[in-house]
Amino acid sequence: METIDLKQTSDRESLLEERRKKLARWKLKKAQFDAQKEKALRNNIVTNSLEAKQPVEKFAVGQEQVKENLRKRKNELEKLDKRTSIKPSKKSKRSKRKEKISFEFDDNDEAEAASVFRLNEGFQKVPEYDDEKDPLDVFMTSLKTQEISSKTTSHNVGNILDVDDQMVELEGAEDENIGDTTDNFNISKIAKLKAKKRVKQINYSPEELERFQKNFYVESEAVSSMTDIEVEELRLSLDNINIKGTGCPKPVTKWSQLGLSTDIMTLITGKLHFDSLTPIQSQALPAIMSGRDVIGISKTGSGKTISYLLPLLRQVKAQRSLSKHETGPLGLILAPTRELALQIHEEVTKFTGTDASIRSVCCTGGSEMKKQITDLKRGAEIVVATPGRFIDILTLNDGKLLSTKRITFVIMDEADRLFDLGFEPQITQIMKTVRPDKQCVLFSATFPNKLRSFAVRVLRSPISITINSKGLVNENVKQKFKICHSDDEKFENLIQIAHGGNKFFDEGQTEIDGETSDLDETDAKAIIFVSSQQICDLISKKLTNAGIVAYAIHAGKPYQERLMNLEKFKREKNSILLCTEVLSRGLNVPEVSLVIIYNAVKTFAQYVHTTGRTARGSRSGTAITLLLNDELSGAYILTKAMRDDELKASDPLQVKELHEMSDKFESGMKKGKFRLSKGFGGKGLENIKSKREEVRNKDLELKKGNINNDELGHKSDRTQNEHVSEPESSASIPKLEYELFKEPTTHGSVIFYAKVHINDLPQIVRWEATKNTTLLFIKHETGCSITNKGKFYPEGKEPNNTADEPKLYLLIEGQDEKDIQLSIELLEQKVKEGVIKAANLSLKSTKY
Ligand SMILES: Nc1ncnc2c1ncn2[C@@H]1O[C@H](COP(=O)(O)OP(=O)(O)OP(=O)(O)O)[C@@H](O)[C@H]1O
Repeated sequence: METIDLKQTSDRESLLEERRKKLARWKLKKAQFDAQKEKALRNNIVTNSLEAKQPVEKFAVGQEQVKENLRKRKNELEKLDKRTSIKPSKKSKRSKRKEKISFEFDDNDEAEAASVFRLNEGFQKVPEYDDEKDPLDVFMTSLKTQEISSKTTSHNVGNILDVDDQMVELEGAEDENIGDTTDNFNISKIAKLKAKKRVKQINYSPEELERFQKNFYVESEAVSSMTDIEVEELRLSLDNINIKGTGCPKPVTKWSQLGLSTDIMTLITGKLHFDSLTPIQSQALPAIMSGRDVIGISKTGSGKTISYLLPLLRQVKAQRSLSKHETGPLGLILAPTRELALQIHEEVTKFTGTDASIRSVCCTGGSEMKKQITDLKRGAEIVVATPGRFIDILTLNDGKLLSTKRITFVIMDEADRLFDLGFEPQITQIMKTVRPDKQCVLFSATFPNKLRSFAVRVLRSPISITINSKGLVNENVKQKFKICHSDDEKFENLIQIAHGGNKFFDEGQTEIDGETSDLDETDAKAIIFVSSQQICDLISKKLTNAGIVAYAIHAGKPYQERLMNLEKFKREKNSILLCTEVLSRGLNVPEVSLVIIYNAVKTFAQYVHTTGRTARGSRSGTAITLLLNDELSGAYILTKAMRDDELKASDPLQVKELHEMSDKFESGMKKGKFRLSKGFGGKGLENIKSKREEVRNKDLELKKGNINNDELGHKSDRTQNEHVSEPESSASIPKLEYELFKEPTTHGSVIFYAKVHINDLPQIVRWEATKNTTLLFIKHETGCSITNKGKFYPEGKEPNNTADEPKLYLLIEGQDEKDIQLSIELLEQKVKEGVIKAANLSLKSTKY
């Protein structure tokens, strides 16, 4: 006889009771979830309705969709309810189908789908039942987890839904097509295709590829005539444009230099009143217009859209028109959010205007697909899309609606966001189906590693253009300025700073402009930069008279004196060095915590170089510019280089005046009245590069030795070799051969001159030696005149007789033998710098 185990019965009862409670709890949760879902769904469906429909109609459609979806879900829930009360031994057909759908999303849309899924969680995702676990528990846990995750990631969900709410659009699309018997789309087929979400691969054989033109850029004469140094300087002035990759065209400064159509020109300058190009436009437009793949890194709102839009329109216009059987597109712009996609689409239509040959369609999630399909069927030269929706459309009707076959231009706007939001798989898929020789452009505000590796895979020998407006000066240098209205006022300020400096140096601090800044407690040195030898001598005297000791060095002083002064400056604590900018190049005295720029710099390169004498390694420092109110270019450079917080911390009246001066210079530049000095380039520009390196890798800085003879403009073979880095050593730089002459003049004085033989030097050395910038620099530094003489004879050729022009040489003339010697020294130095720079450039060009 079977005995009843009372304990077992009561256990079962309590278990059942527990289950009943759980079921009640779950039902409550489900009801809440259902209500939330219904609300979300209503919002989405209402927003997703066709813009073209009247509001009442929209609402009616939305309501119908809500009801239909709710009916479906109710059925599903009833089934689920049943399943929760009996332990299912195997999955039902329905659950299988739903699981398939969820898998499909995971397969194709990864992060995006994962987040989108949350909207429908509880309905779509049927948990796996484990024999050991209570299915209700499993489901509750999954619901809880989903709820938690949807709470914790609500921000993301919001973003993603905003981005490309695929779940809604999937349902919407299916519903939209119900009853559309005339349409080819059959719901089950669409669902199947969407389930697979595989874009049809196209095999492009090189022979079959239709040729298309990418390069539309013809450099204008004004742009061609810019020297490398001018280009470098221009890039610095255009918010510090940094280029990587080879063969980047020079930046342009005028719309007229781009060969745009009259219509576009009228729109840009006449209607939109875009008087000048933004920095990214200046550099990206010629680069993209010449057919190159480009990575453009620039902050938001910097005018990136036009940078790719104008070249895109140009390319599309030159293409064979879409045939009757082709829907396009020719150009594809991918954007992460529907708002951005719409904005871009508006911009496209602004530029295409009434031109019927370029039609643009915007395809994003969250808007009715039917309208997009109808528009696409008519043919679209340009499609602006979010990646998810674009894949949806590509997979429709067996890929017959839209094909990637004729796409020759792909743009990814806000690429960092596209990747942040998990669109990489979709983009990769899209890119795989586009012809391999397409032009591809990627714009972004940042360039994370993920994007970098994608770019490496997809782009073909790209040019990267980075606009780094405030990264010109080492971030550890605090920049200040003082506008003075006379030379006397300026000198007074210098005295104040120097006195204050000396006083505060003793206390480990210095006071500038009434503000106290930290300085090295043990030693805090200062450098005063002046623009010429004469000013250096004059200020030196005036400082001595004012009781301030400043060790002066400039190229005109005898070598021994320079060396001695520099040694004293290094040895003595809280000392001051007074020097010309040129002589301080390469100067590495870590204790320098204050730089005073007494004569406003003329170039960005000079500014970066002079400010770079402080804040060595990981130290910080201050750079103060004393600016006369007519030194407009100096003001322009300062406004570009100073960071916002530095300007904010300055006297508002002074800032106002600085901006006025800068604006005056800028408008003068536009009118051709002013231009930034060509600068002396060479080392200064190399220094910018090393500065950038310095920020990236300060360790390198530590490896550098302290000042040596080379810094004094005196070169011995030993010191030169010590400075030779890898690329430098690969550049062979022969010594310059020269003859020195001394001749009496008719006035009884003596003239010195030298002939420097350059004809037989390697071409690069000859170029460097005869460059205008080199000659101007030497003239400026030494007061000697220097001119190109003779003519070039190729190897093996010589002048036949004395009547023939002599071989190419440089004639240096001066009042003093010392000046001539110095000129030759500086010439050698410039040649060396130029050759090293060229070697570095060619080395870099093979690196990208
Ligand atoms: N050269 C120009 N001069 C004046 N305004 C311009 C110029 N180029 C573009 N703009 C305007 O500046 C604004 C920002 O441009 P745009 O949207 O192209 O920037 P963006 O870098 O793409 O920004 P985001 O990344 O936020 O989309 C727009 O209103 C645009 O019309």
